[in-house]
Amino acid sequence: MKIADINQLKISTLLPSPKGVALALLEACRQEDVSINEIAKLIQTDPALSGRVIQRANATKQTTRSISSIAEAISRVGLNSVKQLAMGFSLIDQYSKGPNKSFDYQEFWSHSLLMAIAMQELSKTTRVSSPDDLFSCGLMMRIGCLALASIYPDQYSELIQKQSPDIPLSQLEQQYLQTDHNELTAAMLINFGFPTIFVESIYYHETPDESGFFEGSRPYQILHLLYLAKQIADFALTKESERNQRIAGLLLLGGKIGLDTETFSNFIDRIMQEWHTWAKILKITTKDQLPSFHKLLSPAAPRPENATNAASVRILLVEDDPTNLILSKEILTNILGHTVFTANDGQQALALAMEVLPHIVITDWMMPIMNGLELTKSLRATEWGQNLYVIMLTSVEDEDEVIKAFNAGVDDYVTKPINIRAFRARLRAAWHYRQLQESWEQDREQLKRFAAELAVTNRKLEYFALTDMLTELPNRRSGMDSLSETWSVANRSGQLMAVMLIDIDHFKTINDNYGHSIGDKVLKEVSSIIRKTARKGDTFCRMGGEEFLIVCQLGNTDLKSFIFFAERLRHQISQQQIKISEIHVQITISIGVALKEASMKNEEHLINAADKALYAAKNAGRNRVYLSLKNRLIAAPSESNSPPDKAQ
Ligand SMILES: Nc1nc2c(ncn2[C@@H]2O[C@H](COP(=O)(O)OP(=O)(O)OP(=O)(O)O)[C@@H](O)[C@H]2O)c(=O)[nH]1
Repeated sequence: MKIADINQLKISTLLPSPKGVALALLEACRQEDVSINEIAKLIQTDPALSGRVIQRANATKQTTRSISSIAEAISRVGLNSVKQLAMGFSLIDQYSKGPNKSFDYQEFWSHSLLMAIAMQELSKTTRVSSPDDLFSCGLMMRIGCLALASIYPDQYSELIQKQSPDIPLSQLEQQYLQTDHNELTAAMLINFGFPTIFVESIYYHETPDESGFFEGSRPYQILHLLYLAKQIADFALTKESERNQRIAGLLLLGGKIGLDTETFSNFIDRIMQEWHTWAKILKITTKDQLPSFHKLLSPAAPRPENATNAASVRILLVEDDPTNLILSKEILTNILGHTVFTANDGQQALALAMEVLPHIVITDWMMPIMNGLELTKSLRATEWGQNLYVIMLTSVEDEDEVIKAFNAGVDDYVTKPINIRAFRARLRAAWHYRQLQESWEQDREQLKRFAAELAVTNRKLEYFALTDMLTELPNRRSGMDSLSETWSVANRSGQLMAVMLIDIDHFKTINDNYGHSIGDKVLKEVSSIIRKTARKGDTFCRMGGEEFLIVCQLGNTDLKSFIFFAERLRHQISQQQIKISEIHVQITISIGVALKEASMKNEEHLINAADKALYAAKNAGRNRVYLSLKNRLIAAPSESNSPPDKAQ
């Protein structure tokens, strides 16, 4: 991560920096012994800022009682979050307008606010950090752009115009300004006291693949949420004509975090609603309400290039008067170029219609045997007749009669004698209706195919999102989900649960001695042993590196057998030679076991206890099992006396 030299830039005094209360706040928070009351007092001196912070604190907490004071907001949301929020809101106030005439300050904040709200909503689905912290990250993640617009008013607008999908803004900034908005954002956020984990993730939000963050790690997760939040904000603010092209990409990103199409659509609609609410509070302009995401997924408008040619339009002409029949047929075939079938009465027409399946039926009203109205009703009674376009030929333009015709299912009427211009116009409408129908049917087919493909992709993505690619074991995220589930079940049922953390001893030595690819194969082998040895009902995962977790819901008397299981696993691995080509590698593992205890508030405490036990096993010489029980660390009884530290 490359951070801009903020001290040098400060000389220009043009860098956006909090003024007034927010500046005092920033300085107060830098003192180690600052009290909540002092911070509260500072914020209270600015009533508008106080109002927003309180509103914000009330927005994300599910509580029946509203917060009404800053002190309460701080104790509920946390000092850090309140400080970050106050900073963000105060910057919006100060920089809703600025010196750069061609920089759209309102659009900048509108986009930032969208990212903030997207992050807040994402925090609810992923729980990677608190909604307030992620809200602030979203709000401030492009503050470097605002800085560059303030420092270089003329040049920066040109760069914004010049950017394209092939030449990103940051590349132009580096080329012409020798820094870029990500470097500046990072520098400013560090100066504002943002935690490093957020700053690092924000720095790579446009190029997540360059971060090198370990898959599944917290910075990795935050970074991918930031990336998605930006895509959502770009989508909402992009031109309407370009919006459809972004939908598939967004759905795939949603799939990556486990949101199916329906959930994701609701999620986007919620963000848009919140965006409008918050924009009003902060006096930021937004675009008109976006159509709901569900609506955007529905069939697209028909495409003119799908137009059917005139000859392919099959018309059934029904007329009992031979002169009129010849005349109308002449107009339809020779002048308008359609393919025409004729019948002399309704009954004949019905039989012919079933045979030729016309697109349009033009029928006289008064006819012997079956009149035009009866024919229309009969056609509408069939499934294929629903989509027909029916034009009634009538000699009188009586309003009651016309209504009767429409009630029978007629789409339009033409009065006799036929006026060619009017007839042509009516047929054009009928033809257009036909085209609409065709493209709608095509779009529906396409959409069905797309939905099927998406379902497969989502399933694949879900697999990738929850699986460790090297060992094909469930990954940390999946393991943490299983752990939470088992924890909740244990809470409800009162049953015992336990976990074991398994760590390969001196794994670094294996990499150093045999190379990384042999190290990888050892990890795969150990994973396969864990998979085979795990008992029915146990869940397991690779936590990362050379560490694995097994979670177990115990019966009431089962702790002993869980410890024996750990001991058996340790013993088995220590006895087994792992053969990779010509190389024989012998390894040992250390295991920390912990039992869920009444004093533990959540699953994190359980993992911490297992971690302490694992640490004790390592300290005691490795290749052994330790148990954490009521804050004591106890060596588990060993079935073998194999010497420690085999891999050394
Ligand atoms: N081959 C390979 N190595 C990995 C992978 N992930 C982490 N490592 C390596 O695992 C090693 C872990 O080393 P340490 O944390 O020092 O632990 P250790 O050598 O096992 O020593 P103790 O745990 O104290 O017994 C590091 O060298 C990492 O580079 C991986 O996916 N493949």
